[in-house]
Amino acid sequence: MTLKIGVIGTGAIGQDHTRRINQVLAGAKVTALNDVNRANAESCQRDYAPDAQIFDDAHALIASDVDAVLVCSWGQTHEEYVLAAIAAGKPCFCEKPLATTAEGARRIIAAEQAVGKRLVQVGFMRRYDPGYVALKKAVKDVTGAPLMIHAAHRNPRVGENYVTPMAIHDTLIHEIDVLRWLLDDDYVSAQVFFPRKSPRAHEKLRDPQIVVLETAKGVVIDVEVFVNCHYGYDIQCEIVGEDGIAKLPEPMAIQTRSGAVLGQQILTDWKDRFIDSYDYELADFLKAAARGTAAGPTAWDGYVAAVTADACVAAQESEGTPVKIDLPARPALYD
Ligand SMILES: NC(=O)c1ccc[n+]([C@@H]2O[C@H](COP(=O)([O-])OP(=O)(O)OC[C@H]3O[C@@H](n4cnc5c(N)ncnc54)[C@H](O)[C@@H]3O)[C@@H](O)[C@H]2O)c1
Ligand SMILES: O[C@H]1[C@H](O)[C@@H](O)[C@H](O)[C@@H](O)[C@H]1O
Repeated sequence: MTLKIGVIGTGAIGQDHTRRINQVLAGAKVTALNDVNRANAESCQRDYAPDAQIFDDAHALIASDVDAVLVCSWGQTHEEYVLAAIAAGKPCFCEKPLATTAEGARRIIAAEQAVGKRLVQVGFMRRYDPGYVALKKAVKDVTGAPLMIHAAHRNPRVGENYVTPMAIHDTLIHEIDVLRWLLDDDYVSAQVFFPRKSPRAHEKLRDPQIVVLETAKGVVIDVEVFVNCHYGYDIQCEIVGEDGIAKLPEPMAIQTRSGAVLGQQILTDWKDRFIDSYDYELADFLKAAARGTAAGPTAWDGYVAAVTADACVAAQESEGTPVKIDLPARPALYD
């Protein structure tokens, strides 16, 4: 059976996921598209899903004959659509963030628990990246118990609509999830420090920033978030353990020797950096959706990320003072 998929939000990632489902992966087809900007849905239809129907209303798309839904619209709209997909009993892949507030994410886990089975997968694709998977294995086999993590999340540039809290909700959110998964640990506090501002950052953005997270097991993590670094898209992660160190590999690139310079190209676009992981996460989603459920990162993971992100945003405002992170017990559905 070919699974019928509806995609809400057909901008950069919505189009890329549509291409992935229709041209790369097996077992599913995008049959329905929605975007508040109809022109985006039309271009997605033209380029990747010529047989798909365009819906002007996302709720009508969810209620249609689609078997599963992908939510790829802007972050603040995710909660509404994920709740509607759960109410319709349809498996739902939601791009990060699950919700832009912890309260919103809590409503989603409450709705999913009321149904009594998993229906939501959150788009934390780094868990599927072969580099991070190898790093997790190294924590078990090589580094010994982790003591510290040094990480960096650098984007070449961002648009005018990207404001200071987005460095957390939109960007750091990947580290919030993947580092907790790597360590099998949860966060207990967050602090944010602002170095001198880059002249490339616009008026409403303080950039770069350094976020310091402490975990329940006492690991201290520093993440540099620098979204106007100019030179490339650069993701770094180094785990320092009791017995050794493990570092995320660089993406494959040829080395050049020319003009007395040893060179290696750096990627510039996030779409290329985790290209395999996007394929793997969606393949996982489609496999589970065919059974009427969801796999991979859970709504609980999305909730924990949202609670942590809220604390980080509060820490941005409290200028270096640590902000505590308190989590309720994990519901049985997510064990
Ligand atoms: N996992 C990742 O690495 C990754 C990468 C990029 C984006 N994302 C996430 O995906 C989401 C979309 O990001 P993007 O880069 O594709 O943004 P984008 O601006 O390119 O596309 C978003 C699309 O959603 C549409 N939209 C906005 N509100 C809507 C609504 N209420 N109903 C229907 N459509 C609506 C917009 O018109 C736009 O076409 C964001 O949450 C972002 O954080 C995740
Ligand atoms: O939505 C994007 C995407 O999630 C990228 O992976 C991240 O590096 C960017 O900072 C963010 O804006």
